[in-house]
Amino acid sequence: MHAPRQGVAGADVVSPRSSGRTRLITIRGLDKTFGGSTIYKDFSLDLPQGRFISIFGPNGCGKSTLINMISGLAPMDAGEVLYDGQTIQETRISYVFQNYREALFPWLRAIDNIHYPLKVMGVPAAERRARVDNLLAEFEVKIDLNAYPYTLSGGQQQTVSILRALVTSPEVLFLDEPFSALDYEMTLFMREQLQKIFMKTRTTMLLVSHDLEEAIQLADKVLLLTRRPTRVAEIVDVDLAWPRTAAVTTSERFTGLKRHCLDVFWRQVKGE
Ligand SMILES: Nc1ncnc2c1ncn2[C@@H]1O[C@H](COP(=O)(O)OP(=O)(O)OP(=O)(O)O)[C@@H](O)[C@H]1O
Repeated sequence: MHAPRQGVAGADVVSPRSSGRTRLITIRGLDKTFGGSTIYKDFSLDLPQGRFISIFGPNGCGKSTLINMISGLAPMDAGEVLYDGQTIQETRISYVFQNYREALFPWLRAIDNIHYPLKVMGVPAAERRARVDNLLAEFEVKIDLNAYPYTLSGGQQQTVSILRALVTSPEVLFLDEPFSALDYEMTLFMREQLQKIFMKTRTTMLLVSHDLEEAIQLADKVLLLTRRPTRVAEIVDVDLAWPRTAAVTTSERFTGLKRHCLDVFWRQVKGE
């Protein structure tokens, strides 16, 4: 039996795909405690697949912990996460970390970093080359991929990390503040790149962001979390056209969405 549903607003806002079947990530009865402090208690939620979902909430509410648990990086104390009914082990996922400097292998050239996951999966060299070539052609990468990561700029390194994450054609891509260590110009550029990737692949994206504008700009839905013990405060539908250009992010609708999310956020921070 599943744990009682709580904060399952996502369940009624997802729209069925053309197959007639809604693809979902289902999180049920999730518990997590760190050293006596409860982060999640009986947390349940449905998230639609094939959508871009941003996660935003008060500091320390457990945004990273949530994606770490549902991606299988961190253990949960209790609960179940299924991807269209499949376990995480049966699902192809990838993860992009904030600290690209620590995430890329410094002894491997950029191109070998991108090949690496396929190598681990045992994909034969010729097929590996073909898959990487296709990926690079698709995204018109303009980086010297024969360079070692430390010779590349921060944005270039994070682009390599994202390409490495995409090379396995993941069904779900987790991104934990992927651009927060980049300068503003590079951040804007990377948001554009990520949108292009999403529009092309429609991979389910789960992004943790500290930046509300970014969270809204990139998302179909913004998952707003409460203070601890953490629940869903609200799931906000971002009904803006793709791509989210400067015209879109300066529109009245965008400002209205931002104001609404901020209201919910401040109510949580102030404990109202
Ligand atoms: N491995 C761990 N051991 C002990 N406590 C932890 C661990 N990981 C996270 N925590 C604590 O759990 C809480 C939630 O952490 P988490 O990083 O998930 O929050 P967050 O919402 O992503 O935080 P931030 O807004 O600061 O990025 C924090 O109080 C954090 O200190």
